[in-house]
Amino acid sequence: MFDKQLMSIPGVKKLIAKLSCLATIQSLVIILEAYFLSVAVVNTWSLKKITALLLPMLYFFIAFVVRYSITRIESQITDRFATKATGEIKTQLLTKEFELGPRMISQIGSGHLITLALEGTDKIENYFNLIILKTVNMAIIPVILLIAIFLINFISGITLFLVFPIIIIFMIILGLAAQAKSARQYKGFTDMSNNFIDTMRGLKTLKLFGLSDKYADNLYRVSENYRKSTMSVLKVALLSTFALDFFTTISIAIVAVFLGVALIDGKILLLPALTILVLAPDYFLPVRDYGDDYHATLDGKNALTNIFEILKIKSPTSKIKLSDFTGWNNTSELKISDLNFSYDKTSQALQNINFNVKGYKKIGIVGRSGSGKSTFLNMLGGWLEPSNADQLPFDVNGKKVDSLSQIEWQKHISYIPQDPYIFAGTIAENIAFYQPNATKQQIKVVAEKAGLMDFVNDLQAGLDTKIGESGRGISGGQAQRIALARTLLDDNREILLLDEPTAHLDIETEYELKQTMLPIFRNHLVIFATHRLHWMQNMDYILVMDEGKLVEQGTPVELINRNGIYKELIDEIRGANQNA
Ligand SMILES: Nc1ncnc2c1ncn2[C@@H]1O[C@H](COP(=O)(O)OP(=O)(O)OP(=O)(O)O)[C@@H](O)[C@H]1O
Repeated sequence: MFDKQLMSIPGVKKLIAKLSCLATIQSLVIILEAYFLSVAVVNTWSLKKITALLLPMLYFFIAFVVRYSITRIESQITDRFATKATGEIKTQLLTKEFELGPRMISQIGSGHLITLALEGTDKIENYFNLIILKTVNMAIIPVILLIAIFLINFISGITLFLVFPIIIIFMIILGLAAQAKSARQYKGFTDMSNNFIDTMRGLKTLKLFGLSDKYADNLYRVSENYRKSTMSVLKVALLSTFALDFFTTISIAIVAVFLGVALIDGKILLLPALTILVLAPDYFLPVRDYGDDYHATLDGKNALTNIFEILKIKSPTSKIKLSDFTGWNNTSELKISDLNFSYDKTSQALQNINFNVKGYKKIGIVGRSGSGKSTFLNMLGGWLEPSNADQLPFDVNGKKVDSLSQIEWQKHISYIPQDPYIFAGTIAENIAFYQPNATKQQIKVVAEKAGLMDFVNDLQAGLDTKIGESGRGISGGQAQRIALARTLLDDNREILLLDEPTAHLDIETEYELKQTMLPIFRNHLVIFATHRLHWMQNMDYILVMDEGKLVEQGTPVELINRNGIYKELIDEIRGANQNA
């Protein structure tokens, strides 16, 4: 029943050792508490002097305080562990997402990933908080109490001992049923978040084609599935709580009957009988506690399993490390020689790419749809490995490497896609997504640079305005500005990769955004893939791609004068504009 994946979390063994010591002390304190309470009751029953009552009551009170202090210490230690471990898992997940890159993220589902990183980690924290402590208590406290009960009265010990496995078997059966239902519920949740995000993203298009009603039905169906699976998990949870309560109450009643009969027959004295009766509910308490919270933690367990599955996906790697690379500056140089890449055996997405760049240059990538622009950007971001890695196609500052899939390179990269992801939260939280420890002042400075403050100043709650799902809607241009602010928050990201960041924007918004972006480009190496060719006037150098090949490269003027494919692309766009 104990989740084995928990054991792989750093620090968990130490936590279990600490909690086991505390649970042992707690068990002894529970025994003392029951004993002194019974002594006080027996003394009262025997009409002894009030002084004979005071001392046992004082000891009982001390035991009571120690017991609840231990409970407090236990939850503090567990809480600290849960916060730390969840923070580490979240960092690992974000690092993994960056290593895997945009291509894998869209395969896994960005909605699913964001839900995991935000809500999933909250659920995991709750899971860590409850399950480890409760499992340790369940494994230790009943055993020690049972030994004490056996020593006091053998028959009571046997009765309680026999009931325990029955409860555990019931818990396992109901737990397995709940787990299967909870896995279905979690899948429903994932489907719902991915569906919701995809529908929201495509809402404009769906409206244009009159398909929004059909998709509304689709969303309704997915949400209904989620509701139904949640209800069936709740049913099992209620059934299991009922079963636990029923069995434990019956067992305590049986023990009480045995003790009563033994008392009448004079086979046991009142003090031991009462001590056992007081101990019996505490004997069952850890297992009831575990059972009560088990269902509440199942979604945390599912989220953890999901995150571990993602963490297990192999990231692209490099054999030769750029250990001396400390960031891109005005003298840095990247040389690419005969770079090849294919997604599958049938076609080559990149073929013999040769290209050099030095310093803070602005490089435009143009080409028809499917020509390989995004693939090339993914390669530069280190999210793909070259097919000919053994030929060391990259040379960074004079060091030849097999691939750019390495942290030393990637931590200097910012990537802005067509649709930056905006999640439900404040504007400030959205900006600080990759830098959760950023101060309000830092966020404000980057928001200013990204041109967000005009919009933010008009909002009553300013940067604390909620956006995304169930918050205020924002425009495509504002979403891009938030993405820009995100990249600016980390000074070390001097390489900007942009994949058609303005593709969805109207011309006016694109123009305004351009005025903000161009100054930001100054101290960066910028690689900008786009179909909007007016950006090329602001680029230092242009790469023209066609069917995976780099067919032309040069300055904008050189390419215009060459009368080649670049000129053809410009003429096509002019023609299209005139015909429109
Ligand atoms: N994940 C993938 N698996 C298989 N083939 C892929 C994958 N992604 C892209 N391709 C193929 O690789 C080629 C280059 O695609 P890429 O997305 O790089 O082009 P692009 O120039 O960015 O296109 P667009 O301008 O439409 O975004 C295309 O033939 C495409 O079908």
